[in-house]
Amino acid sequence: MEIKAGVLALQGDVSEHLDAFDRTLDSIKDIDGYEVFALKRPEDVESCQAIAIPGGESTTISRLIDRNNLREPLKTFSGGIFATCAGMVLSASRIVDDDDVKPLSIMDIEVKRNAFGRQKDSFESEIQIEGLSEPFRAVFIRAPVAVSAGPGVKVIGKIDDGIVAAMQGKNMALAFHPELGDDLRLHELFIRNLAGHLRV
Ligand SMILES: NC(=O)CC[C@H](N)C(=O)O
Repeated sequence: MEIKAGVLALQGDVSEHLDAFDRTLDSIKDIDGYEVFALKRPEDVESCQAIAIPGGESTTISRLIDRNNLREPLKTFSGGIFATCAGMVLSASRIVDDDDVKPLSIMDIEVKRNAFGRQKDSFESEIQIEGLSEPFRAVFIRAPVAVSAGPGVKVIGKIDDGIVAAMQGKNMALAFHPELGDDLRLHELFIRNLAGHLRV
């Protein structure tokens, strides 16, 4: 199987995502070939199997999605979306504390944008993730949480009552930044889950 992965390259930590996908796909031996590229054009969306929506500023990314005519292609994308932090905000079906960001309704989750408040702007936490045998050291930067999830969503990680990691079909949404650092187990989980869907 060949995987083409695009990183939505409008704003945010695009290069870190390109690098993390590159390293992940390189390390999975049962993938025959792969390509990772910076995605900006609507016509490139359906050429991918996977698309990362990076962390950054969700208000800005939301605006740039419209300016680049990417809203419809992303909403109807048939592959898997890997959404982190601002990407998780954009992947939601509803944002509870902000009207400026127009979410894409890729995941059946309701998201609170800046859920941890000013005094906890950035922090790291060891999180137990369903599907990983050891805890994941997660970096949170002005992070969102999902406050509710529909029945089709598998919640795989929480902090207190807040959902910080979830999967739905081929998609994965994470409130933190797995692309920073060397631990690529969540990227691998995303790709293996996607490959499972693509094989059937
Ligand atoms: N690190 C991030 O991606 C922060 C996301 C930011 N709180 C937003 O909603 O845009």
